[in-house]
Formats: sequence, C-alpha cells, structure tokens
Amino acid sequence: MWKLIKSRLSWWAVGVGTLFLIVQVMSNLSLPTITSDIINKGVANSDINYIWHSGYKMMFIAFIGVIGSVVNVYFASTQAQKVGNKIRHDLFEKVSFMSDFEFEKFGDASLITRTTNDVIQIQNVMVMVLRMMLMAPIMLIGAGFLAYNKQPELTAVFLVSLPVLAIFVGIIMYFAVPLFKSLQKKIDRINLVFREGLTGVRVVRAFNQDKFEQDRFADANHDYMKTGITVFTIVSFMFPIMTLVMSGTNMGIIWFGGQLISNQTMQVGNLVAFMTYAMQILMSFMMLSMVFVFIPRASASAARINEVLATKNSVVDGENLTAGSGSDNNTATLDFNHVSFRYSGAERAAIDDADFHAKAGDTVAIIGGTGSGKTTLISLIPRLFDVETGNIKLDGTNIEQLSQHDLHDEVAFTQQKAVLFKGTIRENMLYGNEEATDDDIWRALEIAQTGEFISKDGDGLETFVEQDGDNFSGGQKQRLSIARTLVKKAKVYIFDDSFSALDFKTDADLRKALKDDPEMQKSIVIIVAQRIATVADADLILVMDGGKVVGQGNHEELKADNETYREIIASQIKEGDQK
Ligand SMILES: Nc1ncnc2c1ncn2[C@@H]1O[C@H](COP(=O)(O)OP(=O)(O)OP(=O)(O)O)[C@@H](O)[C@H]1O
Repeated sequence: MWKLIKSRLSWWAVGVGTLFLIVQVMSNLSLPTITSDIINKGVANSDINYIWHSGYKMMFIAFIGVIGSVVNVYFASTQAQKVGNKIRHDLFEKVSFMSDFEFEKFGDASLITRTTNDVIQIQNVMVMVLRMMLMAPIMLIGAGFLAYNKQPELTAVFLVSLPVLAIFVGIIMYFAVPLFKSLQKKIDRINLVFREGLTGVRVVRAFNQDKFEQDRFADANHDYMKTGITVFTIVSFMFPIMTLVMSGTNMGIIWFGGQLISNQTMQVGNLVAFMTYAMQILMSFMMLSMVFVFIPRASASAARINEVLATKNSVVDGENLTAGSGSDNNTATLDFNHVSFRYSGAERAAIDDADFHAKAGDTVAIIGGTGSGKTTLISLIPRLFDVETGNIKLDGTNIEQLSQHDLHDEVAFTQQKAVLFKGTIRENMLYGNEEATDDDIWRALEIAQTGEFISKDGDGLETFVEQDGDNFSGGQKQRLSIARTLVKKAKVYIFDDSFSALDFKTDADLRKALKDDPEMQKSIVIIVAQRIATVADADLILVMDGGKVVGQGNHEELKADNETYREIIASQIKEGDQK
C-alpha cells in the first residue's frame, strides 16, 4: 500500500497537516494540567481571579486546538481524495491500453471494483493514518509522560489495563482482518452478477430466467451482507470493551488515588488530570488498534490495484520505431507474411501461416465458418494481439516498428458488435476523426446508407443517440458505426461482420457506395462476412477454415477450384441466400 501511496502523496501537504496535528495534540495535552491547577490552586485557595484567568487560558488553548484539528482534517481529507483521484486515473489509463489477454485475466467486473471500491478503502485508511496513526503515538507518549509527572506510582494501573486491552484487540483483529479481506472479493462477485444481469437483460427475459438471475444476485448479495454483518459485529465489540477497560482503569485510579489523597501525597487536581491523561492514553491505544484493523483491508485493496498497475501489456511499443508507415495513401499496401498466432494457453494456432497481399483500392473479403479465425486475423492488423511468427507490413513497414498510436491512425475498425456513445450523431462521428467537417460526416453517413433515418431535413447531425444507441435498431446502429469508421482517414478500413445486420439491399448499396467513393480508392477495405453475396464482388477473397487460409482469389476462381468455398456456396443455396 505504501508503494501505491508514496509516489502520489504531496509531502509538503502532509508536513503542514502534521504540524497542525501536533498543535492539536499539544492543546489536548495541556488542558488537563490547567484543570488540575484550577482545582489545586484556584478552588483550594478560593482564588476566583486565578480560576477566571485559567479559564480564559483554557478557552484560548482549546480554540487553537480546534484550528489545529480543522486544518489537519482538511489536509488529510484532501490528500486522501487527491491520491484516490490519481490512482483511479492511473488505473483507467492502464486499462485503456490493455489487450484482450489482460482483460480476460482480471474480468471487467473486478476491474470496476478495483477502480472504485478498492480505491475508496485506501482513501478511508489514508484519512485514518494521516490523523489517528500520527496523532496516537504523540498523544500516547505525551499523556504517559505527563501522567507520570503528575503521580508516578499511579501509572502502575496501566500495567494491567493496557495488556488487557491489547489482548482483546488482538482477538478482534485475529477474527476481523481475514473477513475484511474477503469482503473485497465478495463485492467483485456482486458486480459481476449485476453486470451480467444488466447487459444480458433481454436474454434473461427471453428465456424466462428472471428468477434464476434474481436468485443468483440475491446469493451474492446475501453472502456479502453476511460477511459484512459478521465482521462489523466483531468490530463492534471494540467499543464496549474499551468502555469496560476505561471504567476499570478509572476505578483503579480513584481507588489508589483516593488513598494517596487521604495520605496527603496527592492533590485532588492531580487526580482529575491523571484520569484525563489515562483516558487519552487508552484512546490513543484504541485509535492505533482501529487503524491496524482497517489497514489489512486497505492493503488487500492496494495489492489488487497494484496487480493491475504492474501488469505488463502484452502489446507494447518497441524500440527504434519508424515514424509513420512511410508512404502516402495512394500507394497503401498490406502484407501478411506467413503469419501465425496462438491465444495464450491454446493448444492449436488460431491463425496458421496466413499469407496474402493487398494494395490501395483493393477490397479484401474474408469468409469462413464460425470459429475459423476471421476476427482473430483482422485483430492482428491494429495489434489487438501480436503475431507469434511471421509479420504484417503496412506500406512495407513491419507494424511492430510503428508506434501503436501511429498504427491506430492508419487503421479504422468497425467491430462485430456496434458500439455507440450517448450524445449526438455529430459527437459520435467526431469520435472517428475530431477534425472532420460536416461535409465529411455527411459523406460517411451517405456511404453507410443512413439516409432513411438521419436526414438533413430533420435533426440531422444533432439527432440524439441514447446510451448504447438504444434508440436505433441493430441494423441502424451498425450503419452508424460503419459511418464513424468512414469518417476517419485511414489506409486500412476493417469491417468485422459489420454488414450482417443489414438487409440484402442495404448491404449491396453500401458496398457499391464504398466501391464508387473516390476517397476509398486510396485505401484497402477488408470485409469479414458470412454471406457469399457480401464477398462475391471483392478483389481478393480469403477462405478460412480452422485458422488456415485454405483458398484465396476472386469469386470465379474460388468457385472453380476451392472446395471449402463451394461448400459455403452450396450451404447458402439451400438457404436461398446465394448471389
Ligand atoms: N480471446 C480468446 N481466447 C482464446 N481463444 C479464442 C479467443 N477468441 C477466439 N478464440 C478462439 O480462436 C478461434 C477463432 O476465433 P475467431 O473469433 O477469430 O473466429 P471467427 O471466424 O471470427 O468466428 P465468428 O464468425 O463466429 O465470429 C476459435 O476457435 C475461438 O474459440
């Protein structure tokens, strides 16, 4: 935890906060001595002036103490907030650059818990540490010293009360600490079930599994609640035990102190001050114990956060990078040279010796059965994963020699699942290219065949997009995603099964518009598809089966001599889906 906090802490603020904390503790420590003086000198001698004078002094010192406390709380809280803010920022940045490998390792529910709840645990403990953990030792030593000064013999009482308190606190910590740690894992589980229930709400309803999902969530929720109740019940023993020990200590002090007073070896005022110091000593001990109860929970959270921050991204920028891919758009080339790739832990290669070449103006279509490796193949181009053997060259430059930023500038990607953001159509389109003009956006929207639902006569680019694009149909969302990809100026445009949600006519119109657009002639278009009709016009068709490119050529060539391609055609004739 220390490692996580120290580099993000502002040390001058901690210094100033500690200074004011010392002021507060000094004020707290000096008040009992003044009280004892009021009793010993003012009350005993009926000296009203002395009592008033000491009263003013007490008020002044108490006021200084309040200022010390307020300033210290301010610095402790702002530091905790700032450190939390920096950790969340760093986590988000780290997660933004993670490849799918790293995402799968943690799971998104756990990443969310780590960025929210785990950070809050650290913030809470930071406030405790910056206040209690610094205050308690100063107060413990100060009050112990002053109590000893008032009446050394009486300090023997602590030889009993402190060990008794330590034993009870030790027992509480022994049971509470492991439970505190397990609470974090249980929050992960709640997040996971909640997230799955939310994102899959339609599937859940369609299969009438509402009850099953509710029970699943109730189980996770109940499990968390049970552990929470157990741990906080255990911790709640702290306060009654503390009260018991304090009362016992007071009784001891009054018992022995009373005897010392009757022997005239102690003044009444000293007894009162001693009792206050005794409370301060026990309170300090208690504060330290509380901090030590909560630190392990925060340490567990810190370990979970550090695990994310320390994760090495499997896709990283290499050294000696080439600036840009080295040629203008008109000469764009893409070469897959004997590329193989295997998912971590997988026995079989997901891509086995893929070798093909494309140039500006080409449309490359990839077809094959489900699980044949189409998505994996195109994911290698923007380096969502790195190739295992072979290489991919863009304009003759190995893509691993380009910075990821430069590479992503050259490659525009539409995923299988359309993703839209809440906002306007314009905002969504500018996501593809923030410098795009309205004309650029309308050009992209026209190619993507959005005319039937986004028109210049209506709200146009100001049309509102709900969260996840929920106010559009699947096919409309897909067309908007395609338009956003086209707004970007890129050398390679990839459409991963993006046309499957479109009806045949729209699919054909869109591909024709793509082909006819002069801008697209400068780029390479890669289309992953399941339908023969979608791929038939492509300049190069790659037929995939079991991770291998088992055929490449145009429609006529493949129809003539590729068995797998013919099987796909045959299967689609049966479905009445062939061109
Ligand atoms: N993240 C992953 N981790 C491990 N294996 C994976 C992962 N993603 C895909 N695979 C495996 O790699 C193979 C190719 O998957 P891929 O998604 O590339 O196929 P696809 O042809 O795009 O399928 P579909 O048409 O169904 O989308 C499959 O056997 C799949 O199980």
